[in-house]
Amino acid sequence: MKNIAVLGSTGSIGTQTLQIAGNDKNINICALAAKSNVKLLAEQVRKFKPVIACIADEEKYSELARETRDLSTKIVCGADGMAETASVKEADSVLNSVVGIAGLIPTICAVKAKKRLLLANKETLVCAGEIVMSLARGNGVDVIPVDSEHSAIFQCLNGEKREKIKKIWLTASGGPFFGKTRAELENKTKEDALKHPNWSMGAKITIDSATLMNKGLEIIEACHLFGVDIDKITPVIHRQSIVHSMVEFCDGSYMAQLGSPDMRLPISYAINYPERKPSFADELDIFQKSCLTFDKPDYDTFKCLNLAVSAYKKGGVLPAVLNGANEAAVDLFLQGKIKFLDIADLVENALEKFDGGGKITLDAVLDADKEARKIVYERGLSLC
Ligand SMILES: NC(=O)C1=CN([C@@H]2O[C@H](COP(=O)(O)OP(=O)(O)OC[C@H]3O[C@@H](n4cnc5c(N)ncnc54)[C@H](OP(=O)(O)O)[C@@H]3O)[C@@H](O)[C@H]2O)C=CC1
Ligand SMILES: CC(=O)[C@@H](O)[C@H](O)COP(=O)(O)O
Ligand SMILES: [Mn+2]
Repeated sequence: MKNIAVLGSTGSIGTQTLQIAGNDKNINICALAAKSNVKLLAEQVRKFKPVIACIADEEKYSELARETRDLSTKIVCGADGMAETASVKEADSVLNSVVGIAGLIPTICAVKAKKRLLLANKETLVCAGEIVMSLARGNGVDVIPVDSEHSAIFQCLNGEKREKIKKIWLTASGGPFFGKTRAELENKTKEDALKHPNWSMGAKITIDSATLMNKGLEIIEACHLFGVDIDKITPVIHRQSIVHSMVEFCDGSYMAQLGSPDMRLPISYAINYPERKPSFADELDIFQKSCLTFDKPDYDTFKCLNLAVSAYKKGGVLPAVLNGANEAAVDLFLQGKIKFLDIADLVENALEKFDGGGKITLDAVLDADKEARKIVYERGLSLC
């Protein structure tokens, strides 16, 4: 039996995880957590009967408690509740699919409690990759990626030696605005940006795909997960999202993992690793995919890519600043308060206010995140 805690259970990854769990008698969902979607969380509690469920928004606690009062699930809330849920003794694994830096402390709690970490929340590694990975090593915890590209790389590296990697080719769909000029992006709306060509995902990551910040975050995520130098990671636009990433080795071999663009595949792989089981993902019909294309990204138009690489190279709290500024800018864009191109400009402006280098502590990361958001909200609101 696999005993899994799902954090972010009401989101895109969380609901797909529960779909897999609902079809597998050998998976026991022992904990659930969400931010404020009481209706769906209550339904999930009723169906999966976890020992604990957390609603992060404290104001929603009594509503969730009322909705589930006939059940034996312990209902908790707030930051302490998230910590308790992430470290619940019944869980062997924690699947973290919270969006944003809100996933960081729950990740740390899960690792300290020695849970196997099934990680979708890439922002955890972007902001505090060194802290989290060294804590995982110290606690003997495996970190299994859920992000599709990183799951692909993880599968390609199975049994291989890190020092034999020549290059990691990180595939990117290019998002809804592939091939567009800056002038054409000027008036793109949130509705335009939310139309991802291949994947159905939460709003924040979908906007990140449109700006290519998602690929910037994923480059940093890959550095931490695989201990590879950033100069060995090259993003490549692959419009079909069938090749989920490739590893090129020193002998000239390329290993790639292919599949339909369906997150149930990497989620199932992470849950069942090192086994493989049917994932209920859409089947890939290779005869329907006669053409797989690979293009260079347009770094001038989509400047978030270089902002992310430069923040990582300068180090210290800069990746946390990049992430916090981006979360705030995406929030403003989704509220209709700034334009699409303002997202990258606001992130760039916030990064200019901080120095890189220095020792990374959790407090420094959290402070930098807070400060970066403040800068972006102040400047962003002055634009509207
Ligand atoms: N969706 C995808 O296909 C992929 C996603 N990822 C990564 O996975 C993560 C989740 O993405 P996705 O599922 O799309 O996001 P969604 O927005 O669909 O879901 C986010 C989940 O996190 C919960 N949440 C948000 N804020 C908090 C908080 N402060 N405390 C506790 N829970 C919180 C939400 O609860 P509520 O519903 O109550 O707001 C919801 O359950 C992101 O880091 C993303 O980058 C990676 C690869 C693919
Ligand atoms: C499904 C997944 O892993 C996402 O991170 C996806 O890759 C986003 O698409 P882009 O390649 O457009 O960023
Ligand atoms: Mn991805």
